[in-house]
Amino acid sequence: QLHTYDDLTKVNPVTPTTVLKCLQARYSMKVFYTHAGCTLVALNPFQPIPDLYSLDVMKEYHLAPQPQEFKPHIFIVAEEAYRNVRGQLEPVNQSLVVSGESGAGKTWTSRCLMKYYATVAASSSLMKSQDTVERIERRVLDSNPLMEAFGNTCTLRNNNSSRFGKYIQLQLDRCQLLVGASVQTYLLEKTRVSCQPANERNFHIFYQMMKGATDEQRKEWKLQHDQRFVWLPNSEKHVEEDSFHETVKAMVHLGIDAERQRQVFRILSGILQLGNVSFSSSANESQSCDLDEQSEGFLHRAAELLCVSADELQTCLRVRTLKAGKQSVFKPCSQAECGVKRDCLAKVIYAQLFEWLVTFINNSVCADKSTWCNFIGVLDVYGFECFQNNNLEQLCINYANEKLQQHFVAHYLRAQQEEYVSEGLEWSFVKYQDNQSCLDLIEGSPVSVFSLLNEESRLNRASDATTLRVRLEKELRDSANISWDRFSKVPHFTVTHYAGKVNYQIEGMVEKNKDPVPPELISLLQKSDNPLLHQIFSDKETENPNNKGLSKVTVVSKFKNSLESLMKILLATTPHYTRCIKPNPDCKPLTFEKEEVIMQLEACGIVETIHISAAGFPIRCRIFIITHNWNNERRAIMFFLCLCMCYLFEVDKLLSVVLHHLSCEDRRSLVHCGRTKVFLTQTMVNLLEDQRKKILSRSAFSIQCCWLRYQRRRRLARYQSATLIQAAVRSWFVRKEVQRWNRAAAVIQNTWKKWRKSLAESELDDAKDLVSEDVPELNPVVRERGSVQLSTIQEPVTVHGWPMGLALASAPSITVSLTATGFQKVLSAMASLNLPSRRGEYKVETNQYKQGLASIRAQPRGSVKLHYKRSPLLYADMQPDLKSDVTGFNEILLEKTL
Ligand SMILES: Nc1ncnc2c1ncn2[C@@H]1O[C@H](COP(=O)(O)OP(=O)(O)OP(=O)(O)O)[C@@H](O)[C@H]1O
Repeated sequence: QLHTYDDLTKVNPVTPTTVLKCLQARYSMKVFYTHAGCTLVALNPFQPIPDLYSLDVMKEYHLAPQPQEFKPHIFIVAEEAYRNVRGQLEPVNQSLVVSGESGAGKTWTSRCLMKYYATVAASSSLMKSQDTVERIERRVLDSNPLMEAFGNTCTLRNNNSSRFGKYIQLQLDRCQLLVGASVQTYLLEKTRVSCQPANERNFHIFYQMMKGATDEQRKEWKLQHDQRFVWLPNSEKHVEEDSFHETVKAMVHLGIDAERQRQVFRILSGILQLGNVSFSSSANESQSCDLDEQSEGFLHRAAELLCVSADELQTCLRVRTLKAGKQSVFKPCSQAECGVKRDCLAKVIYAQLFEWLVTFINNSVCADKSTWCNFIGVLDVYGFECFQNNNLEQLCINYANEKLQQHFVAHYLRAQQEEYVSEGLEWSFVKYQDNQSCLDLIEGSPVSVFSLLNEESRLNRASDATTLRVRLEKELRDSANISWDRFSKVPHFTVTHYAGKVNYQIEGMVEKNKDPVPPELISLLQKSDNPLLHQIFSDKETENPNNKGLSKVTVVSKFKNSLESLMKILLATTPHYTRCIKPNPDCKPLTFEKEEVIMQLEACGIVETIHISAAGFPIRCRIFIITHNWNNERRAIMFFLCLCMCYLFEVDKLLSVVLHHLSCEDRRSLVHCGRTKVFLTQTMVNLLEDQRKKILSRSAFSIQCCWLRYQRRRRLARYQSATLIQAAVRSWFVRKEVQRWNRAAAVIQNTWKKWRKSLAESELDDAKDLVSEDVPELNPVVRERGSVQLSTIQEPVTVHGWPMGLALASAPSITVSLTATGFQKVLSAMASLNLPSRRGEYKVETNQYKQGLASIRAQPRGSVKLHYKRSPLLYADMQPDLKSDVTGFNEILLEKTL
């Protein structure tokens, strides 16, 4: 049965093994998504799954009154975020954090999310000109293939591996329609341009050009058919992403004109030619190295394509310019130095070209600030990395993951625990692995790995691995997160990350951190006649070689700064987490390798996440208060809870289960009463869920039974109890799918009919509006039409909120056009419930009707304020959010938070 658990918090006990088993069982049943408390786990099927992401499925999730009740899917996350924006709940802006190791499916997931919003948040053709609308959505989507062509590559782990991190903000206007986007990228792995790991490739774009260009283009870019390029290894390998046509199409859509494209491809071709330039060793140090025999042609072609002087290019690569006071001194480079300068030139050109491309995309898709008001951000970052050899890149990547993990834990726990405190719950705080000490080690002040690395980088001498290692050992010895293998000959340090230990080699780290670009290279590029090259280097400082050209800010400082801005954004948004898991290392379809998965589960701390989720209260029913003295009415509340449960799980037997729990001191911890909410622990929910399953088959539902028992216990007015039942229904409704409504409605009606007999005539009048008999008729209408015009519903149906709630809940979109009398009835029904003597004193002002927004104020001598302000789609939460501050009553409110 393990595969039926669509939330890992239901697995008992929660251990890596049980979680693994559950995921495996689901994977074998081709179920790829599973909730893990507040996180979604996505297993990569490594093969297209028909109809998993189709337009129909998107619509289904988008239109569902309760998408959470559907099978776990990435669209649930997408929809939840979207509804949060619609509901304008603070923080309104959303962030979808997608993480996982290379090949786990982050880019795929991000693409799915973007497609989802481009579909569901597309402006309707009626509202705006079709043309503009289509263009913006398409442009946003087209930014993907373009960025992937330049920033993705084929690695051993993934044929389409992103070598940069990105945060895409999808901008939504007042009506939650997609009007633009902006992209922020992080740490492109530019070393790949000049140095590709064994059996891996360069960035896709180079292969696309080689394979997809026309003869004419090849001629212009000086790419001969039979030409082999050193920087294009494994070009015989075919990958799906080698589609030049797609890239050019995306360029056109994004507004890169033919001339600009020409400039871009000439630059890229120039880089390739540069890669074939090599140097011979010089006879003595005072002489510069010569070009290898075959290199002349390549150098000339490179110069021609980059539109710089071939002589100057050669000099720049072979001679170093040093500044001695005001004088410039020229020093010949060694063979190795020449190679380093060539690589450096290629890297800086490519990195700047990528930056230009991102800026261009932003200019093309970013909406004017005045047109958008909220955003949904999609963060696709590199997952935790641990290779045989780990360098500065891995340190940065793992540091980013530490930051995200900290944010995840802090956000999730803080949000939960703060709520428990404010509700006055006795709550023993959940302990979690705090990775602050690791972050202090990496980025802390005054002394940390980064600070020492920066200090070393600023010294004007060649980097020395041993010196750095000694400094690290001496100055960071007190940190528990760093260690050294004293027997290792290679200078390194080991960091204990939350996801495991990683050895970082120190050799080359300082140099990578400096990332120096000799100023003469920048000057050369500034003189280029290629307008694009000239433009992207025109604002770079080079005048003073002591400025060190582009390298003033070290790599780690730059990365730390950009990460800090990202964290600020994340902190100011409502986050949603998706953990992508790669089920096998070879990207084989539908193959689940336990060892591979368990490592990832541990690395992303999923078991801990489940523990946190399970220890908290997954269900909080905010209930409305019906008495003046809430504290003394706890038992009433408890009973209300029982009623909720009855409705929730459709069986009266549950009532006794719940009561049993409540009466038993040691089990009381399963249900907690807060100030305004009732909290159920996961255990409680599981238990009820079990019970429900067990007795569902013989569910002789009998609300009367509850009613009678209740009457015996409490002598509350009947209509108050009826309200309780309604609230219970609402609560149930929050939890359960609309389809089951009919059944509950029927039960209520039967109950009502029976009660009616026993009610006095006057009471009947008062209570009549409380239970609508029209509901079953209404329901098919709602379901059939998909939306409902409230004004078309007969008055009694709109009375007192809950049938109206039904309509809203069932309808994916709705036009709220209540008549004043409709609200008058709502109000008077409420008044009749709680303040019978004041009935009729209420005046209703219906001053504002908009789609999804109605604000109605009732002011009986200034004492009542009733807001109905809720976007219908947010009604997924089933919150009619009827607030009242009626004198003498704390609050009348029904809300469900999951
Ligand atoms: N939901 C899915 N359905 C079908 N195939 C998928 C799915 N998710 C991922 N894949 C396949 O797995 C491959 C790797 O996914 P993706 O490129 O998204 O990984 P990634 O986590 O972004 O990796 P990297 O960090 O290297 O960029 C995709 O090219 C695709 O073929």
